[in-house]
Amino acid sequence: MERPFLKMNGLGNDFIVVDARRRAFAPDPETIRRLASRSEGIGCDQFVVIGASETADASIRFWNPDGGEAGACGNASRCVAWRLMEDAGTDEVRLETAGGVLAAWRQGPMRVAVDMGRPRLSWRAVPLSGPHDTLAVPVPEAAPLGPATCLSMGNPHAVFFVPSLSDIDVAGLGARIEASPLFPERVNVGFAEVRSRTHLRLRVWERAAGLTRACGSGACAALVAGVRRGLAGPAGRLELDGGDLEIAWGIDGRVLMTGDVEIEFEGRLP
Ligand SMILES: N[C@@H](CCC[C@H](N)C(=O)O)C(=O)O
Repeated sequence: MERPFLKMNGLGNDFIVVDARRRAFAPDPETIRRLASRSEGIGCDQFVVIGASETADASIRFWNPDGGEAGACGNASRCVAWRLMEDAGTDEVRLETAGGVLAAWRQGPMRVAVDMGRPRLSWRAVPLSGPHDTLAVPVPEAAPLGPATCLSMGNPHAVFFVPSLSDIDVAGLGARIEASPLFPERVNVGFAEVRSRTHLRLRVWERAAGLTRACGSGACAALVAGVRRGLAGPAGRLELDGGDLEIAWGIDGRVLMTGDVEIEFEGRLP
């Protein structure tokens, strides 16, 4: 039986979304690689499956285009939340993810906020290959950039603060840093230019997906890193290639992300 899917994106970070709440679907890595391929398949940054949940309104799982599973995906969480709220006619929804249950709510007709939970700041949580103060981690593959601030948003991030993004070879450096032995599970790499304490310009090389137009968990990681480094206030605008996300790191330690979502088209998996 053919499987319907929805193609969605958050600021151009795009997803194939399959609703498997009523009919289970466990795609194998080869199927994901084929469908996610932009030359041979439908093409996407992440493949997303919505499932039934006993603890929340639905569960979600995310896979990268190489077929590997990711623990978090901020933009896909917002897209799925929008779809579920439309279906149920509600303004809020709870999503079970590998990292815990996330609440999401409507902020406009095509605008959704999600509570991404608390960042984890220990070197074991990122994870790094050995003990480091995650505030300033020397990364041999990027020595001229100075140390990275590393953290987990349910997935691993390394954030570099740079004077000017136009001087940065995001793809070249990103690919080398992603593969550094310092990161045993590889890493998502953010390059952030501080425009003001409430405005960061950010480009992200995503683990197993490459350069994307936006990365929601990367935007959360960049704001958290900026606050920890004394470069940013606790709330701000993260300007990505595909548009803006509003990120706030609350006094309860939780990170909220707000931004637009878009539907591209519907189809059936080949
Ligand atoms: N697009 C994402 C992050 C997707 C997962 C990432 N590539 C990883 O492997 O951790 C987002 O919006 O957060």
